[in-house]
Amino acid sequence: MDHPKTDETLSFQAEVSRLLEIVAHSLYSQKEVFLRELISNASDACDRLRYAAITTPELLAGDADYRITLAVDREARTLTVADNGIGMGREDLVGNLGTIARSGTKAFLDTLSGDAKKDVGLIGQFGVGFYSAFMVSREVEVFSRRAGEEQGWRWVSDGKGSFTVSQADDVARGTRIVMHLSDGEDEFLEPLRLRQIVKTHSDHIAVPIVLVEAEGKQETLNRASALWTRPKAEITPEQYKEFYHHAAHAYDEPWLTAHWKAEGAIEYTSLLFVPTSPPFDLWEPDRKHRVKLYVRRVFVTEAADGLIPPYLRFLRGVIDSEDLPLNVSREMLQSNPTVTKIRQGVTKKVLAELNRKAKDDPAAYATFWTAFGAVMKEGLYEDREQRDALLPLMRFRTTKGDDLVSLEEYVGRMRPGQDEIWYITGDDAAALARSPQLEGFRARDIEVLLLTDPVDEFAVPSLGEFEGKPFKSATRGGADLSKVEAPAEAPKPEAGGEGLDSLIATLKLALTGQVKDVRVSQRLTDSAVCLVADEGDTDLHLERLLKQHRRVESGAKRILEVNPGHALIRRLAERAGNGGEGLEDCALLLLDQARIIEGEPLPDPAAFSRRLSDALVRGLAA
Ligand SMILES: Nc1ncnc2c1ncn2[C@@H]1O[C@H](COP(=O)(O)OP(=O)(O)OP(=O)(O)O)[C@@H](O)[C@H]1O
Repeated sequence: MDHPKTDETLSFQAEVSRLLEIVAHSLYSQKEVFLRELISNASDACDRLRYAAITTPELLAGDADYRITLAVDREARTLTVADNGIGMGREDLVGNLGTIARSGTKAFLDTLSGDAKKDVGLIGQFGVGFYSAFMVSREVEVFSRRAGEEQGWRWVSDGKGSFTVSQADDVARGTRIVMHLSDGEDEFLEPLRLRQIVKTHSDHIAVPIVLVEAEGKQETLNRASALWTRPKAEITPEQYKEFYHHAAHAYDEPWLTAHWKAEGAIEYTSLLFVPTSPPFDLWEPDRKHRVKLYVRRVFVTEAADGLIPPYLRFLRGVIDSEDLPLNVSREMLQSNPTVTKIRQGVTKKVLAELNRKAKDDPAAYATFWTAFGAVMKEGLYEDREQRDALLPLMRFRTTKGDDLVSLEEYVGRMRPGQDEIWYITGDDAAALARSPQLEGFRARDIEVLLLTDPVDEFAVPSLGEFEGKPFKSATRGGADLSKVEAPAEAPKPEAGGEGLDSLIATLKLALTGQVKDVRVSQRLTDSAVCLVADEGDTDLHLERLLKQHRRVESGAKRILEVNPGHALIRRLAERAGNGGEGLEDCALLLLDQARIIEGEPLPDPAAFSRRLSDALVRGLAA
């Protein structure tokens, strides 16, 4: 019997109300997924109790026979999904079924366009967990009692802004969800239909899903064994996919499925997936993975520290260990030697699988790389042990076309005389490809890697070399391109005209304190000037990044390179040779011009503008 005095009606969190409005008006063609979601939650609840009971067996109160039951009442037009898992107390009900905890659901709300038709389509891609019950129900009642507690609770809502929680008697341990179906949803009262939905979406669930029919007849609808323990040959791609959806709370296709059993000194089974699209939490600062750890079929924890290296945090799925003690505390996992061995084994295997896929299907690998390459690169400096396995997996945009290029390909087509792997870093590949610093490389047909992920700044220099070829930044001084054979049609580098030495000396003097040096450039063919970093100094783009994050206040002084073949430099050299009157302003203009091309702010834009106007006036008067 209910206790009316404890009734409390509470409002849904604003986001939940918004979500429910979309869910209720959804004409989503696959409404049946609500059952998958409720069964998935029920299975998680059984998993959680199984783990809690290892240290606190009293929680079971003698009932360790986990199951999920489905029951229909045709007269009342209700469908009930019940489990004897961990259950929820009053606070859990209010917290879990009144707010949105899932990052996936939050992301769903952020993606909404406001166009009802499109938004409803998105539900299928995201899944909305418990709230999907309102796709088919005019009212949902949840009866729940937490394992180890006496008091049961009833939560009820029509999904329109508020819900009511009250005490309830005679509630069995676990959770019972009673859906009062909306008009037109009678198909979900049909055993045949329920059987088919469970087979399609929930066959992989390890707990028995039992359909209780009116006459008390009971029928288990699923195989009820953990999917990863079954032989691979017996598992269909559909079952793998459904399992991925359940384990990852993701709704895209798995891009890669890797299922294997490791035997020997350490025994474990892994069923791991690489998603097709990046998970929402991929760039969260905690860099946590979401792989679930089981010990001999008992779920222990998600995201165990040390189980998966952070640069593979996009992996989803389960690892089931035969060796860890069942009562291993979650806190102790990180330093556990078995966990370390599993991590090493899993990393090796996953990298090998990726390598195989990269070879077998380069186009598919390119989509993977676009989604997760930036994460994988973190491994280059975090996991030195795997460096040799990681390097062949790297892909880069380059100045030669739109295809992603491996280091092997790059080295294979290096120009005669070229010893270095050249790269340039920045925010945007197209803008980088137009950088003046690359003009000389283009003229000599030297390929340059265009690195646009922030991680590149740290990852690539840490590589040192690949196949004996050192990595070198194209925006640093000392780029000696003269030893690289130029194609026949390439313009010959201009010998400095008369007065070039005087010009360099004049520029150095005029720019004292503003640049580290002024040099004749080998890399410019079209532009008059550019800035480069000195050999040991921070690269230009990295310094800008560090400044943005206030990690450095003022940077190292740059080197100004001048193009001796450019008409402007030739004229200035002539003038320098003839005494060099009035070259000071020109020197400052050249430096500001180089800063502008580089995307660097001008220290004194007003002075720049004045000098430019003066130069134009003089030019027009001439
Ligand atoms: N049958 C159940 N038994 C116990 N707790 C449940 C049950 N169903 C839902 N819950 C609780 O309600 C929360 C919200 O459920 P919902 O389906 O909205 O999200 P979810 O699928 O659990 O997402 P996530 O697991 O990512 O937190 C769950 O995390 C769980 O704590």
